[in-house]
Amino acid sequence: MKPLVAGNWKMNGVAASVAELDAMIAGHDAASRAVVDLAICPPAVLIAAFAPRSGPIAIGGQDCHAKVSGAHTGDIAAEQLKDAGATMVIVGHSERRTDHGETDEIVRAKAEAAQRAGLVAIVCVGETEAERKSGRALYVVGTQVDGSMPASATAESLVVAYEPVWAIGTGLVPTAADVAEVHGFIRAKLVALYGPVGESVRILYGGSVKPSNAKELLSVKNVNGALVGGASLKATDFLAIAAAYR
Ligand SMILES: O=C[C@H](O)COP(=O)(O)O
Repeated sequence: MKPLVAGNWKMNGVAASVAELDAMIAGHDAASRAVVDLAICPPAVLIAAFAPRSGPIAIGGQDCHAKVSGAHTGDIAAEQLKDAGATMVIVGHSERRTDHGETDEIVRAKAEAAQRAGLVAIVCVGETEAERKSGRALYVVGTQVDGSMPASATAESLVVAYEPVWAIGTGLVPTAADVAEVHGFIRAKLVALYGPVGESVRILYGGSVKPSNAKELLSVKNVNGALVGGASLKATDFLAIAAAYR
């Protein structure tokens, strides 16, 4: 399967940040496109401006509502993201789960809404530092996978991102052995949920991925790409991470 390196810009970027997208497009040349898929998930207000020029780089949203339309002030439907030019959307990021009280049930509804709209759902799971330290990482991730995944999936409609909360924006990363353990665990869960399709769903690692650690993290078994936060804001860093696949 072709890996995916997706950048989550979070609440960063303005219209002028299109210069970084342009540099990413220029750097994602034929040799790069042959070995890795790239995506950028900018703030929703930039999607319509970014999508028409993004060429080989997919554009995604960072969240969507579970409903198609209605009285939900400030929310954005998956169909609206699609209409603006997005082809994927992140759901269940730990910052959404924490800041907006999103439960597994809500995340699952959002993932299914994304699929119905024709978007790839990137569903995030991951344990907190306290949960890891108390030996409950696999239990927590397993519970999130069981509760957050959509009812059905294909290799094209679902991506899972394992993001240990304690590794996000901290510079801390799990050991390769710990990443392998969790990704292998998620893989087994996906196969149990979806049958053979579960083997072909991409599982991304996210949390302090940088050019300096990308090669080691991305070469771990069952790591099929990365969800990159801070290091996706600069084209040089983002392309250097993608270059781990060259
Ligand atoms: O969605 C991306 C992740 O939260 C990772 O963020 P980070 O690369 O800044 O640690």
